[in-house]
Amino acid sequence: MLTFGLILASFLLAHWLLFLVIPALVFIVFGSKSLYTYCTMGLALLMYNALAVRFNHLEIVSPEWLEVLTFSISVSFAVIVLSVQQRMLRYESGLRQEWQTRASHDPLTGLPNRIVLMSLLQHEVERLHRANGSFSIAMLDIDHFKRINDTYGHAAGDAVLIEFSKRIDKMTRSADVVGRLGGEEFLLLLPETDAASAHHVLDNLRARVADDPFEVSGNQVQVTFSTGIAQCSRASSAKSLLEEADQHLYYAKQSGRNRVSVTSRVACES
Ligand SMILES: Nc1nc2c(ncn2[C@@H]2O[C@H](COP(=O)(O)OP(=O)(O)OP(=O)(O)O)[C@@H](O)[C@H]2O)c(=O)[nH]1
Repeated sequence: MLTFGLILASFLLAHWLLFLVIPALVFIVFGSKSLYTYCTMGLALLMYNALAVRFNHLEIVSPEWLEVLTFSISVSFAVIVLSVQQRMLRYESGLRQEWQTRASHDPLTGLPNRIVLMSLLQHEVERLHRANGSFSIAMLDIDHFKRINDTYGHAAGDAVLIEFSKRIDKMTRSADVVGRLGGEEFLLLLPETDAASAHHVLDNLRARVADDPFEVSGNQVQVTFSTGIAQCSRASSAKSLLEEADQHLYYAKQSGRNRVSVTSRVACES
């Protein structure tokens, strides 16, 4: 009996180490994320003790197997609970990520939405105020988009918006950010780019989009867009920059569409 008591005591000591000291270390290293692990291992230890006493009392297994049985049951319990918790954590983080993406991206095109664009724009304007450099924005608007909707239907219009977004995103540099402001209007942020370079980039995009017809409901349709460009200066704010780009977009539309209008008030003919 004394030998059994000593064996049990040494096992308990070993298990205390296993169930409490190791999780405690994990808890200290990883902080509150491991609290659940710590509690689970503590519960497993309680379970282990309860089972050991119960099985010993019932004498359904020999003392040699008592340890193995109680230890296996307790560890299995801990493993199951911890793996369920891991699954729940993964599910929760997946959900959180999905909601973050939904809140920051346009559901139709998958591009950054207005909220993200405004925040990035503000950030770039502040950066330019602190340091030298150049930064331009371009406001893009698909020409006569209503006609596409009216002729081919709203779903075809959606498909054009998606295809248009993909093309612009693919044709721009990785440092540039393209997002959807709403409807058929998009905003392109061009860091380290002055108005002349932005003009060149946008005119190139304009030509490539116009020269490669879109497939709309089995028809080849020419899609064009107009652009207003504004270059950020030390006097600019995000609001004034947007207003200026919008003004130039208006000029581009007024002067015939499928054009780029820049800060210098020069409209580029197609
Ligand atoms: N399919 C589709 N249509 C949209 C969406 N958002 C806005 N629209 C439509 O886009 C059209 C925009 O029309 P307008 O503002 O007159 O502009 P436009 O026809 O492109 O004319 P201009 O900009 O002057 O060249 C409207 O008919 C809107 O209903 C969308 O998410 N999907």
